Amino acid sequence: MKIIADENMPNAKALFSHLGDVELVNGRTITNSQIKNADVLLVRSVTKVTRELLEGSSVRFVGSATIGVDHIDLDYLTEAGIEFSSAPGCNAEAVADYVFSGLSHLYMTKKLSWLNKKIGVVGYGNVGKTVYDRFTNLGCQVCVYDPFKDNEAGAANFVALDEILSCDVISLHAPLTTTGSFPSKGMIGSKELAQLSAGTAVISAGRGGVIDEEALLERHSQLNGDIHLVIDVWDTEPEINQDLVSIVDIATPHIAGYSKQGREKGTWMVYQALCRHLAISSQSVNKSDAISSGWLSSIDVVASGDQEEMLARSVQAIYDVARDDVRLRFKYRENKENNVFDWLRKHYVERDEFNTCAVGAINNDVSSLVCAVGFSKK
Ligand SMILES: NC(=O)c1ccc[n+]([C@@H]2O[C@H](COP(=O)([O-])OP(=O)(O)OC[C@H]3O[C@@H](n4cnc5c(N)ncnc54)[C@H](O)[C@@H]3O)[C@@H](O)[C@H]2O)c1
Ligand SMILES: O=C(O)[C@H](O)[C@H](O)COP(=O)(O)O
Repeated sequence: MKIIADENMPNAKALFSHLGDVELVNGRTITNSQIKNADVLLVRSVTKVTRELLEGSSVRFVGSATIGVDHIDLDYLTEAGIEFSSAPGCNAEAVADYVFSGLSHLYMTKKLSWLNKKIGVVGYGNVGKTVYDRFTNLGCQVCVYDPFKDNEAGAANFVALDEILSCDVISLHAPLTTTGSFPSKGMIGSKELAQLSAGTAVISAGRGGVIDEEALLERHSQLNGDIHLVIDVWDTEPEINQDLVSIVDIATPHIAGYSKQGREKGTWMVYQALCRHLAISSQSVNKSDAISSGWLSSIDVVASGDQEEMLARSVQAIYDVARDDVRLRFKYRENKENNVFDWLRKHYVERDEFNTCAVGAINNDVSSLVCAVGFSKK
């Protein structure tokens, strides 16, 4: 069996080699002729899996080690009888970590307070719910907009989009969709951005295209820059709007989900799905061997005082999002690589999830707060 896999899929050779010959390729540039004789295609979000790519090939299974599926023509796969599996939720914890690292950065650099403010989450899927639950456990006033879930009465504080736009912090986690009753493409456009007050913080770690970037630049100018922006996903990836980069607090190259464990979980979930498809036992590899533990197994928080600073210091011990922003700006300035965006992603200095680290604390209140942000209990 021939398996073609994106070279950026961690552990692909180790996990899949006992099932067939694994060839690693550049996911951004995969062509129809490269996969013609393949039985299995394993991708990440940068490969457009379309009729054009697959027609005439012998591929019977496509796996995407990602949460998002907007790069996959699901209708074509169904029509062609090709089985598909993604990795729902694999990096939800990683994205939630990114959100809290973004807020920690805003607090430590601008004293932007968020803990006692109104928080709005867009999208209540694996990521949105994880983010929502962390804010709730931190005692924040949080609401969520998800037009496909708001009949889950009692599950969360569902509100209309207008109410989200009045929040102090807005965290976007909708998938990119262009059809259906609530397409998300451009859903945060000039009309919506006009409703944001000065001082709002917006975190965009879902998909580029959900926010209208030109409208965002205009609103930033109308507010004289008094809006705080943490942007991970971009409308025209792998090219990105440098005007937008120049005004945001944090600009990262679509790496919110790039925790070491999140990426490994993605491969692991696709591996299990392929084993099911082939009716082969996945027992030859243990999950604990496929998913790494972290560098810091525990930390002790011995000071409290300012709760937001205490949270920020704990968060930044594991992941300070500013490192990825600095690296992005440096690489674009240096401009030595052909494709800076993909280079940054390929050479990502991986990070661990907060949950790989247990927290000890001077008292239960401190311990509860740090665990609420995603750490494990000691
Ligand atoms: N930046 C990153 O590295 C990164 C990592 C993981 C996921 N993502 C993106 O985040 C998205 C969400 O991830 P998830 O795991 O929660 O997906 P999910 O499929 O579990 O949930 C998506 C949720 O969004 C809701 N939704 C759909 N259209 C909406 C709209 N117009 N307005 C509000 N809500 C809407 C759905 O009802 C669903 O509840 C993914 O589709 C992916 O594109 C980005
Ligand atoms: O949808 C996802 O899971 C994320 O956006 C994913 O982390 C993107 O990473 P990529 O597949 O582009 O490497």
